[in-house]
Amino acid sequence: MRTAYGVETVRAAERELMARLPEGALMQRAAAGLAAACADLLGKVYGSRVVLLVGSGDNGGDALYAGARLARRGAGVTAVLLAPERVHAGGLAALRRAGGRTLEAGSAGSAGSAGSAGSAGSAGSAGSAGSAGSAGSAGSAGSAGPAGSAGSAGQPGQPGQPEQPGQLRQAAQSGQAGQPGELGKPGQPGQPGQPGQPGQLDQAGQAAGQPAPAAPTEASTAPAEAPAEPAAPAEAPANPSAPAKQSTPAATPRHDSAATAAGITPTEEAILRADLVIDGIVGIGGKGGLRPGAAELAGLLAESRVPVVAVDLPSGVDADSGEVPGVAVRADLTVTFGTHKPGLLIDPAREYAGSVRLVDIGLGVVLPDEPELEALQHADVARLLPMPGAESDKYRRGVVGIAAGSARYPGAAVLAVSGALRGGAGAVRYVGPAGGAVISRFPETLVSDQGPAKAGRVQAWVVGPGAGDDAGTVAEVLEADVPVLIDADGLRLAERDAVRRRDAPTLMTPHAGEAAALLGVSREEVEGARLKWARELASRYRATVLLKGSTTLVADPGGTAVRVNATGTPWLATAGSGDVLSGLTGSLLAAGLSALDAGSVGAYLHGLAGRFAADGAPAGAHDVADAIPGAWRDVRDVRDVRDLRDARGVRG
Ligand SMILES: NC(=O)C1=CN([C@@H]2O[C@H](COP(=O)(O)OP(=O)(O)OC[C@H]3O[C@@H](n4cnc5c(N)ncnc54)[C@H](O)[C@@H]3O)[C@@H](O)[C@H]2O)[C@@H](O)CC1
Ligand SMILES: Nc1ncnc2c1ncn2[C@@H]1O[C@H](COP(=O)(O)OP(=O)(O)O)[C@@H](O)[C@H]1O
Ligand SMILES: [K+]
Repeated sequence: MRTAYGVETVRAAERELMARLPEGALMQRAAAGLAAACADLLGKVYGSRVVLLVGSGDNGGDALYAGARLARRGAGVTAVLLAPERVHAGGLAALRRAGGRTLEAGSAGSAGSAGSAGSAGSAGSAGSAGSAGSAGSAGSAGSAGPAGSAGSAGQPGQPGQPEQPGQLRQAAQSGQAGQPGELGKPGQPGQPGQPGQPGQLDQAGQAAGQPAPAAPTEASTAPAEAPAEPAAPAEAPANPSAPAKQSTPAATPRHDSAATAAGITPTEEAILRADLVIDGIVGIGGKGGLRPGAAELAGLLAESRVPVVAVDLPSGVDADSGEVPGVAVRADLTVTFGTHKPGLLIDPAREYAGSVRLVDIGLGVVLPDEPELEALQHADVARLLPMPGAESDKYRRGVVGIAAGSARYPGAAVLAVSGALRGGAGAVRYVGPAGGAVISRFPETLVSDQGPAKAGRVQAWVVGPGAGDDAGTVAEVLEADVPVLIDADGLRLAERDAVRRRDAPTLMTPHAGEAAALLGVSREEVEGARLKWARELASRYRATVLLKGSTTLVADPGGTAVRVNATGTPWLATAGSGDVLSGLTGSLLAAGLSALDAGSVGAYLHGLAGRFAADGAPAGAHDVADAIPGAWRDVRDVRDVRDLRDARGVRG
């Protein structure tokens, strides 16, 4: 089981753990894991160019200590400080000791000033561009994209601001072309790490897109600082013509003249030339959307397409809910500490996180048993799958009733039955007007021409797919004293009080649009805050809710841990695939799983089946149903291996 804990829980656990450890130990563990992940991504640390975006909290501290480790291994590390006066002092000192440079990004509050993003230590003054030697061209400060975009927030219509996203990158490249000798690392001319060489970006991007490797062992065992390696000849000596107000003498970007000649600021140039950017702007301390200074850096990153590793969380996403309240950093890889945070597993934030790598900082021993969010994995699902035993017969395995379809939508009935036949129940009973279509496709179905109450005993009902306006059938099913799954039209037709007063479990399976209609909010609101609305719907209807979509969540009404499904694929966004899911999940209910387990196991198998069916090409809902047995076998294979290992006494 993969688990995620919210910010308050994480903070309490961290406090408890920190009290048992030497000061700073947790941050060193975090930084060691972060540096190791970055090194993996870079492939070759020595000679690489790394930029740290450093906010005012401990998230920035992690970035600085990790940067120090990378600098010791020979990377040229530049820290862009968003709030120099509040930067993590220990981290900054460590970076400087390791030979790292700093630039000031200007305070967040001064984002509107022309030079803030590229102030290069000149306190964000409008004159910074000029002070960096840009021939006094005020326009040049604004002509660089993100600096301009920061400026554009405060100074709309400022002349010289770029309209073309590619302009900034082009400018950096032209600067590079002008002074090729300066740009390559000493001793590494033409190294494929130079910006603008697609190979490098692709390579790093691919690495980030691969499944995250296991957490590095050094995450918990690394010494406070990595053993000093000979510091790289990170960058050329300070540019003598650079402004005196650099935060450190060594911090003077040696590309100033090239950069400013190209009309971009040192911060922009550093980012555009980086092999990797580490986002330490804000972590679990983030509140609301990114503030302007930070937002403009996020915009710059998006434009630069440089690989980004987020520290703990992509800055700007909500750790607890997965909401993205404004601009946020889009990362290729997120290195998170101690535990996943709910936002890393729920869209829209999940999409901003890229691959997620969990670094063990020893938090597990102090985290409570019950997480806020949990995701089943193969072994968990394998344990929950209903398997027939020697004494099983079709009735003992459970009979699922499908009350679905209409003259207008007979296909929904067929698809729901196709899912139900693959869900583990011993028999599928069908009631509704599409019996002919169902029986011709699935002759094993027990078709009844009576209503649900007279159709014969079932252990669970599915009601609603393609049901049209048949409110009577929905009401009849809700009277049954067995678990009921309500989907599609059934959700609209079900009386809320009739659902609330049921004693047997109820599982509702809306997509965002259906949930929005039930909640009286917009679809966008539901998609922007899935966790909140899934919980809210569960509470209002006193039912378990499976909210479908790019992230599928299953929430019980009691406020216990919500399940998030990790197997889905956008290929499932095809007409009728929800009908397959409801049949499959209803069958699991009939086989005896709780509503929470049936919903999360159903979503898991359905997602896996969707992947198998599509395999990179469009698939129809019936293909998804056909792929369900393959998904079962895939899940079971893991259990078979475990059983074998258990039988042999193999541990781990
Ligand atoms: N507490 C611990 O034991 C550990 C914490 N660690 C790191 O510490 C982080 C939390 O550190 P902090 O509590 O200092 O908080 P953060 O560093 O996440 O953020 C706090 C700072 O960000 C600013 N900020 C808040 N919202 C912002 C926004 N929307 N836009 C721009 N700036 C914003 C605040 O003014 C504050 O200065 C974790 O995410 C993790 O990276 C790790 O070092 C592991 C150990
Ligand atoms: N972008 C997406 N990524 C992953 N899964 C998706 C996405 N969009 C839809 N799905 C899944 O596809 C299925 C569609 O169900 P539903 O919306 O009820 O469609 P229908 O009513 O046509 O059957 C659900 O299981 C849902 O979770
Ligand atoms: K971050």
